[in-house]
Amino acid sequence: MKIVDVQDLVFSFSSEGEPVINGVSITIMKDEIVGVLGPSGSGKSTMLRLIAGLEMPWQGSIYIAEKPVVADKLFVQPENRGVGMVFQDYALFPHMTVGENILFGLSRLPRKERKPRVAEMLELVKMGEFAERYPHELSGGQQQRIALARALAPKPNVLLMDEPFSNLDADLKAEIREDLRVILKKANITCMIVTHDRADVEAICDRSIEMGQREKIG
Ligand SMILES: Nc1ncnc2c1ncn2[C@@H]1O[C@H](COP(=O)(O)OP(=O)(O)OP(=O)(O)O)[C@@H](O)[C@H]1O
Repeated sequence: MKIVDVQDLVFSFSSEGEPVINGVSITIMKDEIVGVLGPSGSGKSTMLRLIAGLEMPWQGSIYIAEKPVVADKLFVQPENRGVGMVFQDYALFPHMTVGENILFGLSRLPRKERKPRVAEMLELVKMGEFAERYPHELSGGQQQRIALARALAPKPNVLLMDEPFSNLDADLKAEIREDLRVILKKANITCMIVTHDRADVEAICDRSIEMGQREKIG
């Protein structure tokens, strides 16, 4: 099953010059972990934002789990796309505990299923003891795990991660790469990871695609 199907996408931040995304097509199958590589400014983050629905393309179509989210006059809002995101800075709510952060995205789940899901997600990222902590009481690596747990909790069709390692020091990074692959495979999640580091792709991903080329890339 195709989980992400992007066809002939064109997007620009302004009407002048070459578009940032110029006729890109990408297909990602269920449960694949795909690295998104490419030089700085090649449009990696922009591609993720288009798939998430944070930007509107000029042309082209996007299907998620075989449902159109961008096509002709259709534009499905981000919250209705079944897409989870982990940003560079993790974007945890500082005034909420770890448990409340994860609970936040679960409003569509029946009330009695929410707390068990939070516990299940904390277990998945091996942070079971940390539900009552606040984000500022956690290390960078721990914050990343909580951001991951929050993004996975609503069971998205696809998880989008933008430079998830940029805030971590080198030693921690090596350890976390391995853990991340284990967590993603355990969660059976389809995932796109933007990185500028090929070593991230080698350690975590099943394959990679390269931005900054006009031809079909994946
Ligand atoms: N909000 C914005 N307004 C105008 N131009 C933007 C905006 N965001 C990004 N751009 C431009 O679009 C291009 C692609 O940016 P993008 O962040 O997608 O690249 P990237 O491949 O993720 O780069 P990096 O590896 O440096 O993060 C760049 O030339 C950038 O300057």
